[in-house]
Amino acid sequence: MFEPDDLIIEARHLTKSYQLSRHRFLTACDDVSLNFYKNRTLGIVGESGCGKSTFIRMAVGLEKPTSGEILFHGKNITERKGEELRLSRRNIQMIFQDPGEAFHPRMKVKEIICEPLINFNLIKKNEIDSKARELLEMVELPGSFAERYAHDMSGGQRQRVGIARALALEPEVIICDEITSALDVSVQQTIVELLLDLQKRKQISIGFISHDLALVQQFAHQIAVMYLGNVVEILSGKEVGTKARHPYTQALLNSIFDLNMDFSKEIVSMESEIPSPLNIPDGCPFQNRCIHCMDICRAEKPGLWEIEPDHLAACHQFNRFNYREDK
Ligand SMILES: Nc1ncnc2c1ncn2[C@@H]1O[C@H](COP(=O)(O)OP(=O)(O)OP(=O)(O)O)[C@@H](O)[C@H]1O
Repeated sequence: MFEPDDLIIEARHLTKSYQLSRHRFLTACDDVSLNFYKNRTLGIVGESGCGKSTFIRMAVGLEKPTSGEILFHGKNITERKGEELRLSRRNIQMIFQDPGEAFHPRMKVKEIICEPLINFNLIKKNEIDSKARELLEMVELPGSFAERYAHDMSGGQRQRVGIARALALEPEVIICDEITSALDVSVQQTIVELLLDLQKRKQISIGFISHDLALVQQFAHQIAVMYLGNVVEILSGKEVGTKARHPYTQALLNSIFDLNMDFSKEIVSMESEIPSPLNIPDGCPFQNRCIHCMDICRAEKPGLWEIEPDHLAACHQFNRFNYREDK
């Protein structure tokens, strides 16, 4: 399902530590390796503060990693800057929670949508109207919305404008950072359907960051679950409901009620608070909330073990399986 030829971005062992004071460091992202493939969706889920945005900011070049590297079509672009960074950004576009906040209130929708093309000198003034209409129709909005202002539109319509703007440069990858969190459930579904349709037509790679595992598991080809800066499980979106093994993923699933879930499995819940990222314990980061915690969990941090093909989990319960050095 994930062909090496379709690999677009390879993020290898990305770590980001922020120095807060002379002796205090906060590790927002710890040795995270994830890939983005053509025509595939990678969902990144986890609670607020687990490092999802930090990882993405590094992967798209908005932030330098403390260590690790990023390959784009096999080329190391970790140290890109200046014109090289600008050009690589053309291929990776981001959409945020409320793009309306980022839109200039005095700009018409057509100017908002075509701004990236203007910035890259890819459009003439007299082409703006027709290009804006074409892009609006692509995201299933009437072409006449080109003359509107973003504040005259609903949240779902503004999000469609955000998608049209992100697609204007025909990027290979789009990153959606909590883009449905502020929308009603019914509108969320229509935005997801639009994205999936655009993916099918344009073969784009989608990175979908969300705290909502119930939503992401419906369409992501692969899901990475993050906890306190670490990826604790990677598996196919389709199989999350039946095959998730990490106690944290299981606890997240516990809050989802879905007819496809396997209810014969033990239900796990999280009793204690998430530790401060400034005070991550030695050993497994999930130990103080885990009902299966063993002595080894307090002493050694588990690696991401492959527990079956295309399914990895960072949990000592599974360390009898082969440990993959490269993950
Ligand atoms: N520039 C920064 N300086 C210091 N700490 C930071 C900085 N950016 C992020 N952090 C910290 O890094 C951790 C991870 O933050 P991040 O925003 O990546 O998490 P997240 O999973 O995206 O959360 P959310 O869903 O709330 O955005 C948090 O503890 C956050 O406070």
